[in-house]
Amino acid sequence: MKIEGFELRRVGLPLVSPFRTSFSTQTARDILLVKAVTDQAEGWGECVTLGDPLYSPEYTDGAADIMKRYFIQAIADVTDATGVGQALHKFKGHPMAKAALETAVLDAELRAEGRSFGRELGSVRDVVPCGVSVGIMDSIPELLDAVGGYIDEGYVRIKLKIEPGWDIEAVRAVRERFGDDVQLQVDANTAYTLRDARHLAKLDDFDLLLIEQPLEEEDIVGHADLAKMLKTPICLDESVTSAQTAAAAIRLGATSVINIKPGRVGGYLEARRIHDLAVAAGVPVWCGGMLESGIGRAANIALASLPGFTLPGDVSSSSRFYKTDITEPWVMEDGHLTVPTGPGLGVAPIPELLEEFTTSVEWIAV
Ligand SMILES: CC(=O)N[C@@H](Cc1ccc2ccccc2c1)C(=O)O
Ligand SMILES: [Mg+2]
Repeated sequence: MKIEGFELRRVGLPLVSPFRTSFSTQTARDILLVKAVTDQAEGWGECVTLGDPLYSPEYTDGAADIMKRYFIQAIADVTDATGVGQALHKFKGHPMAKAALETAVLDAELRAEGRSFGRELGSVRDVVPCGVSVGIMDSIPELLDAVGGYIDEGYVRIKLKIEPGWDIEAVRAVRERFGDDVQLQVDANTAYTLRDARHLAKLDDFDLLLIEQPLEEEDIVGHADLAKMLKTPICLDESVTSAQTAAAAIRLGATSVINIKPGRVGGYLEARRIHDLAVAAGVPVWCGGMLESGIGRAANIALASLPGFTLPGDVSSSSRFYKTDITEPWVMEDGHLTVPTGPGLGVAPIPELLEEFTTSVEWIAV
């Protein structure tokens, strides 16, 4: 397979409702889509950076810049996805930009060979259970309405965003309203410090599946200390940027569950390596979400069907975040989404919708 060039496309999708976390409130998603054009097929990748470096150090304009300035020329002569990882390894950081390029090349490679993402990654399931991430709200009644709606839709796991001032009361209200059987977890997006340990220990009363990333990304040792003070399992997200940091966090007792996000770790091949080492260590994993369009969502659903993904992921219907998706919408059925089986990602953008939401297109020939 010979790469002819990459199309970098910005797509603006409004969110159906504001999504508030401890680090920002988002009302729209500015997506960088990458299309790899090769002599045998075209492939798609979605860069999951936010517009601003608030979740992680990367941001969308920076990702587009480093692709144009360094990465695309560095992978001009690669012939498959593993070649992308090797060619980009010398560049420090920027996992989300690297992941988007690797995914686009992998999609082209698999479409050319007629193999699906699921088959390539090691899928063992035809459907995956859907969890949903619920933002911080202006009031408890508003939160309970939102959670009730998602439970009625059939989501099998509820995740509540928390921050200091919006944590114990919110969780207690959901438990009191919806009972003890709802699978419930929280995500702090690094909003606490070890000084909050006694406060966070109050969450142990609510039988949560996990508490996600309570402390700052760099504080692996702090998470290991905190794990000794809480009953609730700690799950890392922002801290796990590679298989190496995943192995270190497990070894140090900093995490007993891992949220795997392919963009955050540099791609789906690294995501599979983390899955494999977590399974070997007896650590359950689940697939995180970055409000992907139907393109990134397709790849995440395939990843979530690997055997070690034993907890429901942030793998929701397209309608959780978007009124209109740029692919056929992903629609949950009986709390599950069907793993795509077509070549590559198994989906492609719908041209008319892609045009409607495109804000810029650039062609970079190699
Ligand atoms: C589904 C979920 O909670 N995702 C991330 C946080 C997050 C929050 C807000 C976002 C806004 C735009 C793009 C990505 C975003 C990711 C998380 O697990 O920590
Ligand atoms: Mg998270």
